[in-house]
Amino acid sequence: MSAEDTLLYLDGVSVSFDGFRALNSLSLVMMPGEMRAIIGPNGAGKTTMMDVITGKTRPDHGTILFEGATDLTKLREASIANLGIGRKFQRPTVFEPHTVWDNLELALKAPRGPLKTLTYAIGRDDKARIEEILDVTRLSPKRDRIAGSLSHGEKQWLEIGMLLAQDPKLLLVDEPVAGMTDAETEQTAQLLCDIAGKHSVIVVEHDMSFVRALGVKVTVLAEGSVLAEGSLDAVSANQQVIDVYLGR
Ligand SMILES: Nc1ncnc2c1ncn2[C@@H]1O[C@H](COP(=O)(O)OP(=O)(O)OP(=O)(O)O)[C@@H](O)[C@H]1O
Repeated sequence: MSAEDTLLYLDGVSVSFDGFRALNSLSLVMMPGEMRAIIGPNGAGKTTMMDVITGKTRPDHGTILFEGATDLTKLREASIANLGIGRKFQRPTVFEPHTVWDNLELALKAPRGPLKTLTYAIGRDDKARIEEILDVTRLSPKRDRIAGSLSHGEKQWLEIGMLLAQDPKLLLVDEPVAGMTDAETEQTAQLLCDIAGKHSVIVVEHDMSFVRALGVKVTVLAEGSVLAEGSLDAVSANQQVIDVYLGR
C-alpha cells in the first residue's frame, strides 16, 4: 500500500533491545479520522510501537511516515508532539491542586508537548473551546472541582480533555480503562467514539468488553508484528489469535 492519503504509515519497523526483537518488521496503516484498537499479549510490542511513533525509541529499521510525507524516524519527541501527535500514558497526570477548568485552560494555551506555564490571558474563543471539551469529556458539572478530588475515571477523562485542548491529529491512548468501574469504562468508549473522526485515535487495551464497545478495526500484535487485523469478531475467531492471546 502507498503512504499517500494515510495519516500514519509504518512499514517494516524493527527494534531490538540487547538482541531481543521487541518489534519485528511491523507494518500498520491508519487513515485520517480513524480509530484503531491494538490488542495482544504482554510483551507483544504495543508500548514499543507507541514509543517509536512518538520518538521515544528510534527504530533500527523501517519507515514511519506521518501524513504520508513526514519521516518520524528523523524527528525528536518534541517535534513529533508539535506535528499533532498526543500521547496519554496509563496513569493520569493532571495538575491535582488546580480546578478542572484551570487544567483545561492551561492545556489550551500551552505549546504542544509537556505543559510548562500557567501565565497567559484567556479569550472568548478559548472559553467556548473549554466548554466544548468539558461537554465531550462529561466534566461540565465538575468544572470547579479540584482535579485531585476527581475519581480515577474522571481524571483520565480530564487528561484526555487536556490532550484534546492541544488539538492533536493523532491521539495515542494506553490502557485508558484500567482501574475504571464498568460504568466509567462504558462512558470512556463513548467518549473516544465521540472524538474519533475529528481526531485519529490509537487505543491499546486488554479489556475486551471495552474494545467491543469501541466497534472499530482491531490490530492484534504478537512477538513484535501484526498477527491479525479486522473486526473484533473476525480476529476473535482466528485460531492463531486464540492460541497466543484470547484463549489463555
Ligand atoms: N527499554 C527496553 N529495554 C529492554 N527491553 C525492552 C525495553 N522496552 C521493551 N522491552 C521488551 O520488549 C518487549 C515488548 O515490550 P512492550 O512493553 O512493547 O510490550 P507490550 O505489548 O506493551 O506489553 P504489555 O501489555 O505488558 O504492556 C518485552 O519483552 C519487553 O521486555
